[in-house]
Amino acid sequence: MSFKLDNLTVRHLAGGTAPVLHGLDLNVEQGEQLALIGPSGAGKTTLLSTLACAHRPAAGSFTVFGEDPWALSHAARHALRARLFLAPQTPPLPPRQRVVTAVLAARLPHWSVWKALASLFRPADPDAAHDALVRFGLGDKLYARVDRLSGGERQRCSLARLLLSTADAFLVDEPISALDPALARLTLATLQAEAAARNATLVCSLHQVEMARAHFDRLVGLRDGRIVFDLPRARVTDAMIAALYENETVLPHVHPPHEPPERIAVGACF
Ligand SMILES: Nc1ncnc2c1ncn2[C@@H]1O[C@H](COP(=O)(O)OP(=O)(O)OP(=O)(O)O)[C@@H](O)[C@H]1O
Repeated sequence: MSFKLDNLTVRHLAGGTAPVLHGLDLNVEQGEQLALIGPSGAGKTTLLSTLACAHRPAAGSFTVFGEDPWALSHAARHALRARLFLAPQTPPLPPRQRVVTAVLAARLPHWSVWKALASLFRPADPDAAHDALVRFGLGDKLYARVDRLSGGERQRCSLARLLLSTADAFLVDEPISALDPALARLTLATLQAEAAARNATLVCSLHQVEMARAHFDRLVGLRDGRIVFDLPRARVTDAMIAALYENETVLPHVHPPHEPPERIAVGACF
């Protein structure tokens, strides 16, 4: 079992704030692949970072690979986190770094300090970085600077790190949000093939519901911090999807009569 959540509640700030995730029950077996879907603000990112042991739950029980990460020593929790790869939607890549260095950073936990330092000047295994980039359609970017990549290229550069990691679970937040349809399919196919090849668990949040339905056997629908359904895709109906996203369309903003539109426009810039 990769993840087991029983009646889990998560808040963003300790103390008085309202829970972001309420009483979640979720079991994810090792090697399972599932898509997390739901409207903006539903709690998908919070759930992924909770699974990655980046958020300490406020209540309920939570185990990762059979262990409660928050009952472990700091060192043991650190070791457990090394088995989890969290790919955030906006990857925090050092801007002036070369792509090759950014991708090889996935190997840092396994290198001595000297090897890591030397790799900054002469990349230790550029072929491995290149192979990983090729699988995400970025083979020509090996020596590009990270801050000269497009948003979608940065996202895939971060995912290429995943291929060089030794993680047993991939927690991936909206990996295709900045990609065209062909690259989106390639990216999901690469993630899923890698997870299957090493029997890693894949939990992937997606805004593209049709992609989630096409690519994942299990769909978890989240809304207002609660699991609305957790079903094999064949049992997820259009009506369930419509209910999940109901009332989520953006309403046109109506200016209050006493406030001139110009003032609102200026404020909106900041
Ligand atoms: N750092 C934070 N501090 C306080 N509240 C937060 C923080 N991050 C997110 N939230 C709140 O938690 C709720 C869930 O946010 P989360 O980012 O997990 O949702 P999401 O489903 O991933 O949304 P999206 O699809 O827009 O990325 C939202 O109400 C959000 O405002």
